Amino acid sequence: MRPVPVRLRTERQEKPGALKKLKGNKLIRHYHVLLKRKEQLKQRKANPKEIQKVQSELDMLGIDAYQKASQNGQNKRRGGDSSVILVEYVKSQKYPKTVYPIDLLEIGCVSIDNKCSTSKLFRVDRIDLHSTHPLIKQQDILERTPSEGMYGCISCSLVLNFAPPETRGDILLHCTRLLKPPTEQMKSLFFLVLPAPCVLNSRYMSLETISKMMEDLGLFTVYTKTTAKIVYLIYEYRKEPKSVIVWKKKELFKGATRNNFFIPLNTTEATRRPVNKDEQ
Ligand SMILES: C[S@@+](CC[C@H](N)C(=O)[O-])C[C@H]1O[C@@H](n2cnc3c(N)ncnc32)[C@H](O)[C@@H]1O
Repeated sequence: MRPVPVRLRTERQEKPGALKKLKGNKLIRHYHVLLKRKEQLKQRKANPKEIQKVQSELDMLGIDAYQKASQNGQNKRRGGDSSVILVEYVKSQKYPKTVYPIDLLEIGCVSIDNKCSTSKLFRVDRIDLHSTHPLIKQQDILERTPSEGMYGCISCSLVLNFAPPETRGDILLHCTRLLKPPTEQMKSLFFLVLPAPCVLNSRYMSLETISKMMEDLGLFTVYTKTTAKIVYLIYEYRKEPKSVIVWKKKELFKGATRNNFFIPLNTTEATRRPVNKDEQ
C-alpha cells in the first residue's frame, strides 16, 4: 500500500463532536496538526474565514486541555519527564560544588514538580505562554530580557515544534542572550528536546543539520539520545553566535512520508529582540 503523504494526513478534518472526545497523545497530535494547518494557511495568505475555521477548532480543543494532556504526557507511564535526562547529565559531569544550584530557565513549563525542580541541582525559573500554576510565569520567551535573569542552563523541551516556524530560530538565538558566558568551572547548558520525527524524518533537517546550526549559535553538542519518539540534545554554550547566520529551507531528503519540520534562522533580518533596560 502506498504511504499517505503528510499533506493529506495533516489535512484530515475531525468532526466537532469528535474533537471534544480527543484525549492524551491524540489530542496533543491533533492540536499540533491544527497549528500547522493554520500556519500553512497564513503562509499562503488564505481566506481569513478558512484561518478562522481552524482557529475555532483549536479553541474547541482548548489550550487548557492541550496543556493538561502535555502534563499527563510527562507522567512516567506515558513517555516520562524529559528533565530526568538533563539531571542525569549534570550529575555525570562532576562540576565543582560551587556551581550549585545552577540557575535554570524552563521554557514551556507545564509542571512544577519535574525532576529538574526536585533534584536540588537547580534553582528554577519557569515560563509558559499559558501559565497553569502561580509558579509558572506567563511569558513568551521572546519577550524575556536578560535583566530578568541570566542562566547556567535553559531547558526548551517540546517547545520548538509547538512554536510557529518563523519564530523557532529567533527562540534559539534569543536563548543565547539569556545564557551566562562560560566560566572555568562550567559552560552554560542548553537542553533541547524535539519529537524524533522532526529531526529524523524531515525533508529539511537531520541531526547533522541541527548540530551545525547550533554551532553557528555558539552551542556545541555534548549529549545526544534518540528514542523512537523523542530526541534529547544537550549543548554547551562555548562562544557568541556568529554575527551572520542564514539557514533556509533546502530539501535534503525526498520521500512522501517525510515531514516539513524546519528551523529557519536568519540573523540578517530584524529579530524580535526586546530592549533590555540596561542597554537603553
Ligand atoms: C508540548 S508543551 C511542552 C511541555 C513540557 N515542556 C514537556 O517537555 O513535556 C509545549 C509548551 O510550550 C509552550 N510554548 C510554546 N512557545 C512558547 C514561547 N514562545 N514561550 C514560552 N512558552 C512557549 C506552550 O505554551 C506549551 O505549554
